[in-house]
Amino acid sequence: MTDLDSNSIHTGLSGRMLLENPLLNKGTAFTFEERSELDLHGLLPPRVETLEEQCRRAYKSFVIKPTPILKHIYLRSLQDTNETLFYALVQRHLQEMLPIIYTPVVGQACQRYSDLYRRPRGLYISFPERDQIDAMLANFKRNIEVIVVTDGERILGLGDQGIGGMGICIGKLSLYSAVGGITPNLTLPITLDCGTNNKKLLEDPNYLGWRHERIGDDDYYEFLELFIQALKRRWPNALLQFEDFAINHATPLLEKYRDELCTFNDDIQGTAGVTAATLMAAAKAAGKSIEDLSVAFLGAGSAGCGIAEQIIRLMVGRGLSDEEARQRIYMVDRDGLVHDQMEGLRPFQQKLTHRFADIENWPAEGGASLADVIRIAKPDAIIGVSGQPGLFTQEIIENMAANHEQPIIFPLSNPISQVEALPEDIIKWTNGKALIATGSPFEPVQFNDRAYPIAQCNNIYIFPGLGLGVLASGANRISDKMLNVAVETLALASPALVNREAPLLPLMDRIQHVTNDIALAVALQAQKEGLAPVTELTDLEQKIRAKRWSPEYRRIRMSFC
Ligand SMILES: NC(=O)C1=CN([C@@H]2O[C@H](COP(=O)(O)OP(=O)(O)OC[C@H]3O[C@@H](n4cnc5c(N)ncnc54)[C@H](OP(=O)(O)O)[C@@H]3O)[C@@H](O)[C@H]2O)C=CC1
Ligand SMILES: CC(=O)C(=O)O
Ligand SMILES: [Mg+2]
Repeated sequence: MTDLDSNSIHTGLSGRMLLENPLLNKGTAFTFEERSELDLHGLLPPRVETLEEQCRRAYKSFVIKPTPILKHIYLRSLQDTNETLFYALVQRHLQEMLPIIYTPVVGQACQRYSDLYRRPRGLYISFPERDQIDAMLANFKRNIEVIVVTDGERILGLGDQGIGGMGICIGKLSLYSAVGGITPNLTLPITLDCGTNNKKLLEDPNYLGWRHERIGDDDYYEFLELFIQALKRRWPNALLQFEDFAINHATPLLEKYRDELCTFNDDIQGTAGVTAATLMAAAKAAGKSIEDLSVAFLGAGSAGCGIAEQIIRLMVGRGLSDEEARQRIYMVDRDGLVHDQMEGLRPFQQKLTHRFADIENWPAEGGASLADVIRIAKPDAIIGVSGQPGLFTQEIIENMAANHEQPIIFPLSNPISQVEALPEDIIKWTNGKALIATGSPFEPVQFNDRAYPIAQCNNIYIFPGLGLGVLASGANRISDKMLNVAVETLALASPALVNREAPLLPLMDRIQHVTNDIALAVALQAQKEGLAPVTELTDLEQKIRAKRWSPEYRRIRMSFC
C-alpha cells in the first residue's frame, strides 16, 4: 500500500483480502471496473452504491440499535470493516454519534472491552514482552504520525480498566480523523499492558490482558523508557498523546518526555486548554475578565492542577503577579483544601497550596471542605474534576447562586455516571442563573419556558486542532505557548460572546472550523518559537488544508510491483 491522500490508490491486495482491509475496503461502492481489476466479482452484491447511499443504509442500521452500547458496537464494527464509510457517516451525524464513539458510551466499551473484543486494532505491548518492542512496532508496516497511548490505569472517571483502556485510545483517534482530518492510516492506538489492580478484571475468565497486578514503579518507568526509545527509533517525528494515566504517573511522564519528543498529556494540557477557554467565555458572559475570577476546584489531580496552572498563566499574562494569581485558586482534594502544611502532597500539588497560616482561622471544622471554601472565599467558579458523582450538592450550588449573580459551575468528570452534578439540577437550584459546562454531552435543559444549552467542555475542542497544527507545520515539540494560543483561539470562538443565551463553546457543527483556526494558531506559534520550519502564512494555510483528509472514495488500482 498506498497513499490514501492521493486520488487513486495502488495496492497488491485483491479479492477477499482487499475486502478485509478497512482502510481500502469500499464494500458495495467498488465500481465494475474495480471489481474486474481487483478480482471482486461475485464477492459483493451486484448493485454499485455511492458513498451517500451507503451512509443512508448504515444510518438506518445505526438508529434501530436499541441501546447506546449496541450502537457503539455497530459503529466500531463499521470502522473495522470500512473506515471511509465510518468517517463519512460520523461526520454527517457528529452531534448524535460523538457520545457513542466517545464519552459517555466509550466508558462502557472500556469496561466491557474483553467481552466485546472482535477484531485487532492498534498495538498491545505487555510488560512480559518488553524485549520485543522494536519488533512489535515493526509489525506496523506503514508510517505513523499520531499515537494515543494509555496504560489503562485511570480511564475517564472509571478507574483501572487494564487493557480495556484501548477503547479510549481508539475513540480519541477517531476524533483526530473525524474532527481534525488526520488520515486514519497515519494513526495508531497503543496500550501498554502493565497489569491491572482491578480485581474484577483479574478474576474475569474473559479478560484478555496480562493477568497480573500492576508492576511497581522501578519496572514501570523502565518499561516506559523502553517504549519511548523504541518509538523514537521507529517513528521519530510522531506526535505522542498520553491518555488517562493515573495521577502518580501522568505528570512525571510528561515532565520527563516533553522535551525529548513531540508529546503532550491530553488530561493535563488538553483539558487545561479547553477549560481555560470556556472559563474566559464564562467570565465575559458574567461581565468579568478571567483575571477577576477566583476559582475553586474539586479534585487536585492531573486535570485539576493542569487547568489551575493554565488559568494562572492566563492571569499572569493579563497583569497579575504569580502570587496574586495563585491566591485566586483553591484546590480541594479528598482531604479538603490543599495547604502548605498538608502531608503527602505531590510536587505539582505543592505549587497550588494556600498558606496554612492564612486559613487556620477559617470557621471550618477539620480540613476546609468545598462547602467551606464557597462559604468563606466565595469563588466565582467551581470546577469538578474529582471523578466522583454527586459532590456538587444542592447546598453547594445554592450557595454559589447566593454569592454571585451568574455563578460559573463546571462539573467536568466523565463519563456521565461520574459527573459532580447534573445540569438540570444546577439550572433548577440556581433558578437558571448558572453558567454551566460539562465534560460529557448533555441535551439543553428546559426551565421556565427557556432552553439552556450546555457546553461540552471536553479536550475534544483542543487535541484535534493541536495535532493538525503540529503535523501540518512539522513542529517537533509542544510548548506551553502553543497551548496558550489554542486557548485564546477557542475562547474567541465562543458563541456566548455575542449571544447571552448561546452555549459557552461552539456547537459541534462548528468544531471543524474552530479546529482549523486552532491548528493555524498553533502552527504559527511553533514557527515563532523555532519549533517548526518557518514558512509564509499562505503556505502554512495551504499545508493545513492539504493535511486534512476527507472520507471520500479514491479509485483503487492493482499494483503490479
Ligand atoms: N472534561 C474533560 O475534558 C476531562 C475530564 N476529566 C475527568 O476528570 C476526572 C479526574 O481526572 P484526573 O484529574 O485525570 O484524575 P486524577 O486521578 O489525577 O485526579 C482526581 C483527583 O480527585 C481527587 N478526589 C477523589 N475523590 C475526591 C473527593 N471525594 N473529593 C475531592 N477530591 C477527590 C483524587 O484524590 P485521590 O488521588 O486521593 O483519589 C485526585 O486527586 C475524571 O472523571 C476525568 O474523566 C479528565 C480529563 C479531561
Ligand atoms: C475527556 C478525557 O480525556 C477524560 O475524561 O479523561
Ligand atoms: Mg482522558
